[in-house]
Amino acid sequence: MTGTHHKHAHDHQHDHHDHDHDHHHDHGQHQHAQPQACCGSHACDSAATVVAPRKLDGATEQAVFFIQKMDCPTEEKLIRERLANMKGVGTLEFNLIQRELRVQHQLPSIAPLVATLKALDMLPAVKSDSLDADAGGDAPDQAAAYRIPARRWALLGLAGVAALGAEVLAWTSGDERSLPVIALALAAILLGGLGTLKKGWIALRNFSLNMNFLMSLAVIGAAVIGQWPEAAVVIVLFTLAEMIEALSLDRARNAIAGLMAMTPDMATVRSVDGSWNSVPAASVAVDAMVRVAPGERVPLDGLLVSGSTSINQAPITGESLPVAKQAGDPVFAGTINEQGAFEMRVSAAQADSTLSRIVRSVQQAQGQRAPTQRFVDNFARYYIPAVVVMAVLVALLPPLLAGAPFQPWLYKALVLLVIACPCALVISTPVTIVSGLASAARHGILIKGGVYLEQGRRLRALAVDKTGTLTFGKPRLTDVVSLQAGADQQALLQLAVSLAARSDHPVSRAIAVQEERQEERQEDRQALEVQDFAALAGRGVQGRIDGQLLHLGNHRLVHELGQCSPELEARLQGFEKQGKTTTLLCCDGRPELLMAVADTVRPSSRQAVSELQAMGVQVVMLTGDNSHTAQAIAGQTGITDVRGDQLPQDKLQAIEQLRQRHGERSVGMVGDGINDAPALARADIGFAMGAAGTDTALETADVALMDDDLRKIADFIGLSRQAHAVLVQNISIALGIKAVFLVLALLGMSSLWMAVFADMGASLIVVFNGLRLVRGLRQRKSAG
Ligand SMILES: Nc1ncnc2c1ncn2[C@@H]1O[C@H](COP(=O)(O)OP(=O)(O)OP(=O)(O)O)[C@@H](O)[C@H]1O
Ligand SMILES: [Cu+]
Repeated sequence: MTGTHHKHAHDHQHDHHDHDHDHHHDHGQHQHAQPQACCGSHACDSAATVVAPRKLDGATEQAVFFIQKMDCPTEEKLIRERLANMKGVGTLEFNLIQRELRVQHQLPSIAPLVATLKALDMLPAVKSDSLDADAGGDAPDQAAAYRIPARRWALLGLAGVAALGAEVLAWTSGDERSLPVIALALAAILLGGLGTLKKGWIALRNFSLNMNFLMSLAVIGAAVIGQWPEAAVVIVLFTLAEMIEALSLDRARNAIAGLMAMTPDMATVRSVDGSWNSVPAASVAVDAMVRVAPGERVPLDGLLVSGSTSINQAPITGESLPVAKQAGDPVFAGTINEQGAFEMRVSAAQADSTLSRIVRSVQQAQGQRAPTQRFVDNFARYYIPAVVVMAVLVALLPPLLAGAPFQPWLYKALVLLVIACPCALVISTPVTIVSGLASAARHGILIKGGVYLEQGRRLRALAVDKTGTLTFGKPRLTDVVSLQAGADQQALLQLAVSLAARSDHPVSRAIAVQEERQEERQEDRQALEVQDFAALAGRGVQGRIDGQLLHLGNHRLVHELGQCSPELEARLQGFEKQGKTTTLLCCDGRPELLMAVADTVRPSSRQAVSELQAMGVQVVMLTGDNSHTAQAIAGQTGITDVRGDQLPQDKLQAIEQLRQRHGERSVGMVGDGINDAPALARADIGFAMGAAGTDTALETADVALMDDDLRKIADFIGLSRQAHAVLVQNISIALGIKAVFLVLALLGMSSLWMAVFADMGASLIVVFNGLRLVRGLRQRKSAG
């Protein structure tokens, strides 16, 4: 079957049902059923290389450490090298920005892990240990732990003064090796650089070429050849650079933590005796009753029970337009209650609230390495040794082969060592990715990994389904027509309603619900008992009432039952051309009743489609609804590529076709519903909408939009493009500066401190460039 665009030919040849599909589930349960199996699809090519060394068979324990000193890839490398070789240690997950290390292991206790980390001078604090439920007590208050103690700043200040003094003294006296100069320089090195020297020594002992080692070598080398003031300035600048870098990483971390800071600490809870008490939100149990006053933030997720209000849900959806809430509506922790007071029933503990899950998800996402990060890490692996070898050659060859003077070339070699330091390069990528992820999360776009942030820009085609995505997904019954003369329309409608009431499909709901409202005929409106009920995927439902077999469904169903006719088709088309979905009730081998339901197109859909098209993304509508209706709705949204009558496997094929046409990694899909699940899984990026209310969407989609605004996909692609641009800029800046100084060094035109300065400058530039992404998205003015 190639013709996915199902055009209804009059020979009534529906080729779809040749396929043997066994959908026994009620097709109407609109669930997000994307397969969980992670590595089946595109999602995981990243994770495998990240984590690492070895997969352990059988059950593993998990320990999480907070390692205050681990804020640079250098430390990560050191730890990885040591732990990966330990027996019984499995995957290691590093999160530099949170300074967290997660270890899967099969050790009897975590003592050896702690000992190894301590030997590396890493001072681990145990955050959690699956072997010991009580562990975690010694984890420090993190905010405080990230802060750089004032003492360090003071020491660095003193070191700076001493270094400057040495420089000035050497300059004025013209003697770089006088005792006072050496004394001052030594003081500067000890005050400012002891940490670096210590780390360098540890690296040396572990045979790890890292930048602490390189810097230590450069400083010691400079001292050895008598360049004392220079050695002092270099180490002070380097330490300063590290501290500033740590500060800027804080900014990235705060972008995530800031998301969480929006939930109030206290909640007003009703106690057993009926009085209201203020208690810590973290201690409130599910099902507790909580009261929220006007102007307050909602403390927990829950269902509104009494009162009504309007709530600014921007913290979740990024959309600051107030949303009206009544009894039965969900409310979310962290959102702002603008008007009325209300009472709510708590539906999730604080740690499980939607906002908490968003934050957790962002934190997890940034722990996974994006493609660029992997490229950079690989690059760094070869870059450092290469430059070090070059430095050795530069130090040795000219003096040995050409009899050049020893000292200038040794000096050049030291400059090369400084240049070998890849920190700017390595740090720039995670900062950029985290900033992008955090910015997206703030605007109600939850990206499940740096991979997607990087790949969004490649999307060339976006498949969307109709119901609930382009439309509100709440169709209403508009027309009821008896097809046989003299039939009792009300009796037939009652049969239809009884069948429809058994299904969750939006079309069935429209038929069932509409009828409930006609209260004047309430007496005989009771739903009749249905036996042998079955849902027919992509078609409708069937069941027995009073022993009579009834079918309720679309044209395809009537057709397959062999009960269609040209006159009927003409009537159906009349409604379909208006964008209405037609449903027929068939009894005794005849269609008896025609019902048309109409759904409303979301106002934002049209703008979303045109924004996407302007970005060069082809928008394709894939719907299970019939082609005429699909065409009519597409017309209202500006979509030109429409495919109706799509069964699940047709949607899947359509995605495959698009991937063939546009290439790998180029096809996204938005959808919900079981009929979308296979296609969603096949798409390179699967989007879910309206994720705030549903658990599964949050978990299974690659990118979850917290509300129903399709324009967020255009925002996402825009952000991805921006992130890519920043990544490329950063890598170019970092490598460019290195290249320039490499040449300058060889020409003898760069001094040590210039090289360090350049390195520091490069780090700062790339970090701040990356942080720009925190403001990558602008707020939408209105839902449109
Ligand atoms: N339970 C049902 N009750 C009534 N009609 C149904 C039912 N299930 C399917 N149909 C009919 O089959 C058509 C296709 O259904 P399907 O669930 O595949 O697509 P959909 O979810 O309605 O559309 P979309 O793909 O745009 O989300 C519907 O438009 C409807 O006419
Ligand atoms: Cu037909």
